[in-house]
Amino acid sequence: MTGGGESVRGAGQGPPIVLVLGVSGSGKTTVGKAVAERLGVTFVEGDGFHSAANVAKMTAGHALDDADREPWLRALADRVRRSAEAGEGLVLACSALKRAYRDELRAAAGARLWCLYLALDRDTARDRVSRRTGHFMPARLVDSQFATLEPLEPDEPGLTLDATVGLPAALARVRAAVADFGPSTGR
Ligand SMILES: Nc1ncnc2c1ncn2[C@@H]1O[C@H](COP(=O)(O)OP(=O)(O)O)[C@@H](O)[C@H]1O
Ligand SMILES: O=C(O)[C@H](O)[C@@H](O)[C@H](O)[C@H](O)COP(=O)(O)O
Repeated sequence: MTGGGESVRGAGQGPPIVLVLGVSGSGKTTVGKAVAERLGVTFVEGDGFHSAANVAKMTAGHALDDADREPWLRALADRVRRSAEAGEGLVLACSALKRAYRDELRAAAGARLWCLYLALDRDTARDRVSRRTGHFMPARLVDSQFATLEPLEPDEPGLTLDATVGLPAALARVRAAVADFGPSTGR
């Protein structure tokens, strides 16, 4: 797959700050948790940083706009900055659909942000979201996610991964990218 093409090592010194991004249903939570475990770093679920108003809006079937996302991204940037300043690793699952959103998180992480973009087709995303239980996101918002999506660009350090490959293959691809990491992450 295409992507930033740099290994995690290329993202800078210290444990990685990994942003797992993509549309709803792409597997950010599923893959992100496994990657965090593999790296031995904290997993943070971006959905947990949405305001009650944002969650209510999405639950009611209305897509968020830039203004809705602004305080959410600021809170996530603060969280990322805290880990970067402490020299800690982190895996953040966050849709980060637009380049500008990723730029904000990247600025907070310094050189250490590495993006794992889970690329998924619309039908599979819709199917996964409609089958998922215990989550506020309705499947009818999947189209708006694709309308907003700006895929990972070549100058963004990271990897674009086919989100349908399954967890073992996904982890193998990430493992290849993080293979050169130091002892604290090299399990
Ligand atoms: N590689 C995969 N193959 C099949 N189903 C998957 C895969 N990754 C995730 N899923 C399922 O798709 C749904 C959405 O996954 P989730 O991790 O919640 O995505 P996101 O956090 O991006 O919305 C969940 O029900 C999950 O079990
Ligand atoms: O910016 C947004 O529009 C939301 O953050 C959205 O992208 C996100 O996908 C939902 O919060 C659902 O959460 P999941 O992506 O975990 O399904």
